[in-house]
Amino acid sequence: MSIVLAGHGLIKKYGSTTALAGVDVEVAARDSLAIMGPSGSGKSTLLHTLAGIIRPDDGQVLLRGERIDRLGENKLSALRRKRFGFVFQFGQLLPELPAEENVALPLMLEGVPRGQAVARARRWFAPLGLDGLEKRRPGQLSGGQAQRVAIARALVIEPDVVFADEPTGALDQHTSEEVVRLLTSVTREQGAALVMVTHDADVAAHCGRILQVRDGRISSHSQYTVA
Ligand SMILES: Nc1ncnc2c1ncn2[C@@H]1O[C@H](COP(=O)(O)OP(=O)(O)OP(=O)(O)O)[C@@H](O)[C@H]1O
Repeated sequence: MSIVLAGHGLIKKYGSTTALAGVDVEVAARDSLAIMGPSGSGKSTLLHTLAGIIRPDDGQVLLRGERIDRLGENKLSALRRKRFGFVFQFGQLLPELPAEENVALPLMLEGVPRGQAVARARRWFAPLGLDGLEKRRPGQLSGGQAQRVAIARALVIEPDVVFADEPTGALDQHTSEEVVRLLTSVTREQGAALVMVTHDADVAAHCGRILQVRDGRISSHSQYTVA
């Protein structure tokens, strides 16, 4: 099992609040990890620290064995654009762009010419059940369709890791189920690891493993067999 992403001894404090109190976590390629826990327990801080958005006060974050938490800001943001995909609670699609251009954006930011980027973006529509919606603007999509476009946008660069922060938080139960099923399966097929924060146990159950975080520490770590 090759570890893609690891956090060792992660500590993060905000004044007198300890958001992470020494967390160790490892994720392998094609592995999916759900981070659960009460409000304020440190879930988002952990996800953002692993994703190189927040720098830990102590500990290390390693991507394929290379330390990333001490990279300069330019290198770190380039690494995030090239190696990580992100899915947020509210898709955060650009409302004025058609779905296919929203998906193509991360490629264009990397300098891929627009025509090529859109052609590559379109390949993700069928696997995500979005055939025929390429030209729709986000306002013309349902919540579940918009999240599937956001998943395509996260995967288009063929990242090492997809980070998802409450990706189904704004969806009803049926749509959540559909979106998380696609998120976990398409991410695995692409060969990436998935790290997801969720409050929803049904959503977490689609992941290979579940971490419970409490007061900035891992309180339990379970292994699930994905159905
Ligand atoms: N930028 C910040 N400044 C000060 N305190 C912060 C900051 N970010 C987080 N915290 C604190 O750190 C702790 C962990 O916050 P975090 O957002 O990681 O929790 P969470 O488990 O994701 O919560 P929720 O489920 O409510 O989103 C909380 O006590 C929070 O108030």
